[in-house]
Amino acid sequence: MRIGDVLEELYRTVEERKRELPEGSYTASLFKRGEDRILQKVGEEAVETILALKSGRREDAVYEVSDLLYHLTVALVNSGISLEEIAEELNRRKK
Ligand SMILES: N=c1c2ncn([C@@H]3O[C@H](COP(=O)(O)OP(=O)(O)OP(=O)(O)O)[C@@H](O)[C@H]3O)c2ncn1[C@@H]1O[C@H](COP(=O)(O)O)[C@@H](O)[C@H]1O
Repeated sequence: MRIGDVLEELYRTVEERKRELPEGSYTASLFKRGEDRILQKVGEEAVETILALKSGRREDAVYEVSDLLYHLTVALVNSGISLEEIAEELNRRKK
């Protein structure tokens, strides 16, 4: 499974949750709480990722990086920034 495909599917699911705000959806609950909460979660997950990477525990690091990528995806959808824009910026930096 390619990471690009996984992130694209996740992005689409998050967009759908934002549109439909279904009951029982964690993603919908983040959109209901608003931008400050979403960005707070990105910060918390970034710190947890750093600690997990420093711990040397590979499984913990993979878990926390996944949490961070998920919350970053929610933040991108919230700001209306597409994955294509990120891909273009990264491509521009190629040397
Ligand atoms: N990838 C994820 C994902 N990663 C992490 N999380 C949630 O992120 C939360 C982070 O948890 P924390 O440990 O920080 O603490 P918490 O107390 O549970 O959460 P907070 O109250 O602090 O916000 C957990 O509830 C996880 O379930 C995710 N929730 C959803 N997804 C994806 O989003 C899709 C839609 O999910 P729902 O919105 O729940 O339908 C799912 O199919 C998944 O693909």
